[in-house]
Amino acid sequence: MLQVEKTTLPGVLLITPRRFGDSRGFFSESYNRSRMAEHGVTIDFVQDNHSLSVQPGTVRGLHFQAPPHAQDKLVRCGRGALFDVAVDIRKGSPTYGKWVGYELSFENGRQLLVPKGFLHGFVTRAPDTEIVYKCSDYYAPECDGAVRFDCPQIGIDWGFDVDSAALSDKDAKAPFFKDFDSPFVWEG
Ligand SMILES: Cc1cn([C@H]2C[C@H](O)[C@@H](COP(=O)(O)OP(=O)(O)O[C@H]3O[C@H](C)C(=O)[C@H](O)[C@H]3O)O2)c(=O)[nH]c1=O
Repeated sequence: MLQVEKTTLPGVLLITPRRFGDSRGFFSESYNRSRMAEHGVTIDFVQDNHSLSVQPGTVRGLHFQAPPHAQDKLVRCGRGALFDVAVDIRKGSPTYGKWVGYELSFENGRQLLVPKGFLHGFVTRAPDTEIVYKCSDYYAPECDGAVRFDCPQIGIDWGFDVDSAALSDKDAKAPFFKDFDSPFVWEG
């Protein structure tokens, strides 16, 4: 019912729920707490987010919420396609500053679990792309933080011309990683 794959960043998981196809289309349990618990994921999500990005090449991120309102996120693509990225920003982590990225799309039905202590961001790869994601804490703008998506210090291969990115003012003004003091500490 659920395929769960580890990534090179411990804690970041690639999750693919089973789809039951028939002549009408398909059915899938996009989230099942008990099934996730069978794979060791026992996060209580409290808020669902949904955004639409009309232009391909729209970038949202790299974002985080700082403690005490840090968020785990379970991300999926409801329509279109996107390249979803997580970056480890836990000071002292063996994978500090390292990133992973995966294409999430309506077609592949894949989801990415992005734990607390990681930046999250994506670039859309199709028009009218919708992202839907569960968060383990509520929105806390006073804890909101961001890092430039195209930091050379992180070196994410976004797979497109980053100079053409559609960005919010907030994301355009975000600090580079070298100027960033992470509020997260690796707990081993
Ligand atoms: C995140 C959030 C935003 N808002 C309001 C605040 C703004 O007036 C408006 C747009 O917010 P923002 O420009 O921060 O939205 P995104 O650029 O899509 O940010 C999100 O995208 C990246 C990829 C993430 O992982 C985060 O969830 C989040 O930072 O929605 C809310 O009311 N509640 C919320 O939880």
